[in-house]
Amino acid sequence: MHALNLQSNSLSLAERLADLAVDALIDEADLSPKPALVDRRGNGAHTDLHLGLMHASALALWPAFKEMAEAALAFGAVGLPLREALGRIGREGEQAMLATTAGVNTHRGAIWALGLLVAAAALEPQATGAGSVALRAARLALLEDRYAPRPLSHGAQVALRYGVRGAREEAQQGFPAVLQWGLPQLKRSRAQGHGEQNARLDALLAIMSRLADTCVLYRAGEQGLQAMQQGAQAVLDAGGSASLAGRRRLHELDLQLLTLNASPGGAADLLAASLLLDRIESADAFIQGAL
Ligand SMILES: CC(C)(COP(=O)(O)OP(=O)(O)OC[C@H]1O[C@@H](n2cnc3c(N)ncnc32)[C@H](O[C@H]2O[C@H](COP(=O)(O)OP(=O)(O)OP(=O)(O)O)[C@@H](O)[C@H]2O)[C@@H]1O)[C@@H](O)C(=O)NCCC(=O)NCCS
Ligand SMILES: Nc1ncnc2[nH]cnc12
Repeated sequence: MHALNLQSNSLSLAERLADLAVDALIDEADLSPKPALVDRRGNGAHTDLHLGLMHASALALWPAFKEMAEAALAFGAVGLPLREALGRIGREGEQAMLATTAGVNTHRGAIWALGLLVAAAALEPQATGAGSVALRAARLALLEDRYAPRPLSHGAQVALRYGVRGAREEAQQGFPAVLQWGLPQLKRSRAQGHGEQNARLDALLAIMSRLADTCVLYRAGEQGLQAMQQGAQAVLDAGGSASLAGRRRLHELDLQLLTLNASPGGAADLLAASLLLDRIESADAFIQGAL
């Protein structure tokens, strides 16, 4: 059983969870070289994003993550009142993001995924194993928020056009991309001694190799999605980010996705979700405040 230690330092549990969520977003943004995504090298396939903006956006979301955790502590159980409170706080978080980025969507998918996970962790601080947190998050995601506007978002458009499941369904199913691909690959690559940065890159690639990323589909259609999935698998098959052959494939994938304008923003969000769950799970590190 994993447990969050409430007495670990002067921060409240909600504040600590918000710190962890922001750290996960910043670590995802900093990780390099990520194919066609914003990283330390540059803007990837994006003309309106850069690393400083990703950092500013992540920091601007801290109050929303804290409030989501506080709402979970206040309501104390999965149910419609908590779900609708999270929806309201999530929408306010989106406004804070857009105010910070002058209208650019940096982290919409991340607010959704990490917000649900932060709330789910706060609900039961004694049960913080990744599977247990993801299951509670899924139960929250399955509840219908009566106040949520349903715009024809990019995700909704491609879900209709290609019949794929997007960010909403990923959460409702308990984050399979994180639980089945991202986290296991992160742990496998660490265990093989590949080093933390390569392990995170491998986790991202494992997610990319399977995900129906609506961001890629919207920008580059099925050809883009196939290039992302097959290219990511090819890097892993060649030995992953820590091998020379894998590194060469990674470089090829970067070029190919840039040519297709195919940015795997959904996979990036789910890497951040994997990093968050990994940290929540490591109770020892939590206790020492050494995250
Ligand atoms: C339920 C929502 C997630 C809304 O979902 P929906 O699919 O309707 O909306 P989208 O606006 O398309 O946002 C979904 C974002 O999720 C990421 N994503 C994509 N595929 C997946 C997937 N298979 N699984 C998980 N996550 C996925 C992705 O986010 C990243 O991409 C963003 C950039 O996207 P986009 O704006 O399309 O970007 P560009 O192509 O660059 O646009 P242009 O420059 O061309 O204009 C980036 O932000 C990444 O984060 C998808 O974009 C949920 O958002 C919702 O209902 N919110 C309401 C509030 C609420 O209830 N909150 C609850 C709080 S817990
Ligand atoms: N690093 C990144 N680059 C572009 N879009 C993203 N969405 C989430 N993380 C991203």
